[in-house]
Amino acid sequence: MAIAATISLSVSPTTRHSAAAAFNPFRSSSSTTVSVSFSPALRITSLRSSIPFRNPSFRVSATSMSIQAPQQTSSTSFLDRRESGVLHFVKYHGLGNDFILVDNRGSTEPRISPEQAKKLCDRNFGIGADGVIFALPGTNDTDYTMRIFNSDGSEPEMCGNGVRCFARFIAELENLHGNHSFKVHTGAGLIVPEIQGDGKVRVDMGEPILKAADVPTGLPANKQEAVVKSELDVDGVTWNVTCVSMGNPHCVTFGTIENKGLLVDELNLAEIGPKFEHHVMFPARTNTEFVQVCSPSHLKMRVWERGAGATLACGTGACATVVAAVLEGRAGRKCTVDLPGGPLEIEWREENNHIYMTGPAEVVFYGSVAL
Ligand SMILES: N[C@@H](CCC[C@H](N)C(=O)O)C(=O)O
Repeated sequence: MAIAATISLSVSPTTRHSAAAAFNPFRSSSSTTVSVSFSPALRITSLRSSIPFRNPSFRVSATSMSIQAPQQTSSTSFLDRRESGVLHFVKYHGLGNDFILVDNRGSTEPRISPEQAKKLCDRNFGIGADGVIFALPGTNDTDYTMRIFNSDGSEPEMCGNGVRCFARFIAELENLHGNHSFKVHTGAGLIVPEIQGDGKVRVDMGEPILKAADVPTGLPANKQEAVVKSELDVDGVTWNVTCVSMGNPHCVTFGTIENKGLLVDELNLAEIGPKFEHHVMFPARTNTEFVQVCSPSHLKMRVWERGAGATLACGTGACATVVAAVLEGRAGRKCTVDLPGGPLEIEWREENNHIYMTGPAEVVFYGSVAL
């Protein structure tokens, strides 16, 4: 059960602005209140730090904040609200890879533009997220369509952590409890997430794409049609890379030609990541996974995501990593992949060539923005 609270805020010098005004990244508003719902995991006291009052024209006195007339509501009734000009959302995360989830079942076009998504994802001037995910009507015999905008406004084909959050979001919208699976249409084709009894989500991520031109990469294929442990020059340093698409492109590296193995905690991701992302050999840009082998069933990885930068986890990246580790003979088909935000269980099944990913998806908070 979530708690809804109406709050009013005093601001100086003398004007009274609303939380909605401060919270609206698109335009100002003259209304005086905003409703905020909190997941059970968050306490009311976290309110002060959860609203991004960074606009220097607002001087918010935290001590003047008061909570009025708290009332009980359910997350379902919160999400059912349909005021025009207001976007209700739920923020979710999968191992710290965080997303703004939007109920878009009423339309086949996303309710906000890529530019608006970019603003909402801003961690200082917006809600803060790695992407915005839309739950749209299904197509081609599927239950739903998932679309996503990265935090830079670009649209990727797929998102592994996102599709786990998507499944939990759908269960919440449809008031479903217990085990459920959904057929989800994505830019990577059919993806099937299944909510398990323990609340984790196991996803049939389909088959990896290895053909160089389809990843896509300009690196020449060296193992049938695939690019496996090939040399890639990045700013004068030669890295060994394996290229895998999970619908979206990934470049997986276990290190340079010189080193014996990466120590991923020592990498300067912010410096090296963008050089891979925009490398001329990746015409659609790329996500890059830097991987340390702890054992044949335990990998540790850090990721630089296309369109989002360093994130705490990447589901498609963890899948691509296991595929690359198998192709390079470094690991078996069933691995735990440790990411900065926590572990994912990945299996690349020999019988059907499908990859299965299991991990958590959690609500962070509920909120509304004026559009
Ligand atoms: N974090 C995601 C991947 C999101 C898309 C990616 N940034 C891209 O542009 O391909 C995941 O969990 O898979």
